Amino acid sequence: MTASRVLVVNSGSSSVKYRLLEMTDGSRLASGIVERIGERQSRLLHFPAGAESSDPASGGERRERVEEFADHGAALRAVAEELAADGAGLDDPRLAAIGHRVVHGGRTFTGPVLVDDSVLREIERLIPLAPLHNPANLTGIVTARALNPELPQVAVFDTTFHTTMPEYAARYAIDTATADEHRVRRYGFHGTSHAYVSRRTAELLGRDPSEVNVIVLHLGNGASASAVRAGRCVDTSMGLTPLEGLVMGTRSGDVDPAVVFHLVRVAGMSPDEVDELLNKRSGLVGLCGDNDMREIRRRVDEGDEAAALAFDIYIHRLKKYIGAYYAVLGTVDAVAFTAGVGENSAPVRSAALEGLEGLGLCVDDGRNEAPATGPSAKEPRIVSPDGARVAVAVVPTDEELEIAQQTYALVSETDPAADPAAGR
Ligand SMILES: Nc1ncnc2c1ncn2[C@@H]1O[C@H](COP(=O)(O)OP(=O)(O)O)[C@@H](O)[C@H]1O
Ligand SMILES: CC(=O)OP(=O)(O)O
Ligand SMILES: [Mg+2]
Repeated sequence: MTASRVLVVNSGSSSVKYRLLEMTDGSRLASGIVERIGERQSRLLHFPAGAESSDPASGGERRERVEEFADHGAALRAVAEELAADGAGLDDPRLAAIGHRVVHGGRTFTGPVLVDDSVLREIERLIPLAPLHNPANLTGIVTARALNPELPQVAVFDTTFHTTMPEYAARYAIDTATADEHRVRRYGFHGTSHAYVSRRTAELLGRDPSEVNVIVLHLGNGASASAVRAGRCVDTSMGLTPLEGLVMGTRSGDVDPAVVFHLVRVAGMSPDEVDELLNKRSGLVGLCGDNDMREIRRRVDEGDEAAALAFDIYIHRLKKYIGAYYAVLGTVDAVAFTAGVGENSAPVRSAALEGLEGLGLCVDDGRNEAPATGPSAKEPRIVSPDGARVAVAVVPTDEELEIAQQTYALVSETDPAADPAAGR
């Protein structure tokens, strides 16, 4: 039997998202999420084939478990049990591999890799650069390996797509010896999303990725922008860690680094407290108490001043990055909005491009505001007017599909039993 299925595991700091895919047609066989890992009441939500994971109302067949999952290992073992209950456990011969999202791959990993002991050691060595993410990613891989030692495990890194950045974009202007000794440079994240969305945008324009320049705006809870020239990343807004750049749900994005010294020296905060402030109590939530863009827009519409200022700061930062990457690229074929906010918030898209007509950038209000519902909501679409100099696009991201495709391509190369044509 040909093994043509891939399980994708995306371990976040306190959650695990997963999806089982059939690579011959890219279909979803199961998916789910384990949330609040490490808390008393963790929750596992499992959606077998047919139950639509993105729509809670259609959860007829979904299964829920509320119990304590002490760590990512316990969570993944519970996921394996749910999959086994569907007749598709980790020992299923139809399973070709597990693809794991790993947030930080440093400069070591310029593509997906088959996990062995040396890969695990390297992911561990990179923990100081991604203390919230890499430990969870590592536990996920180690647990999956223990559950089925024969099954290939593939690591797909958030940083890979950005390894093509030129040195002048990747380096900070600080003492070279210090930077080199401590690996201080800009790595960039959300790479699988930027890769997927820039490619899909080229397809939407009916052109080859090598022919187009795209600014990708990944606006989820974490948010980042990237400048993609001819299919290769030339700049991105996240840096050493996922803190730099845009205003995010709970992260500040760019601040003067002296803010940190000030808070340590004058406010008496410890480095860990400042870290927590900038990563978890800043961004939209720090400015107005909410990090969900739907709630913020509702408050803006009711005349709430704190929400209006938070929205304006978010948009101002976004606009600055659009301008910067326009200048970096010189010629721009498309601006692509993606992730939770980018795909769903028409006010964010129109405000971010307001006043940029001189750069050939604007939205068509009717197209921008047309609600995307049903299966077509996941289809990329153009929201700029016909004949616009730069296309503005809404391109739903699919990090899980991208990870699955990279995983399957890699194991197909190494395992002649798998069909290399499938899933592409
Ligand atoms: N209909 C919507 N309108 C505006 N914003 C939305 C909508 N749906 C989701 N969002 C925003 O998307 C965010 C989540 O984005 P997502 O890409 O799923 O984030 P992540 O993967 O980083 O958790 C929410 O916090 C919310 O701000
Ligand atoms: C790297 C990163 O910021 O990821 P997320 O948006 O999933 O938090
Ligand atoms: Mg995300």
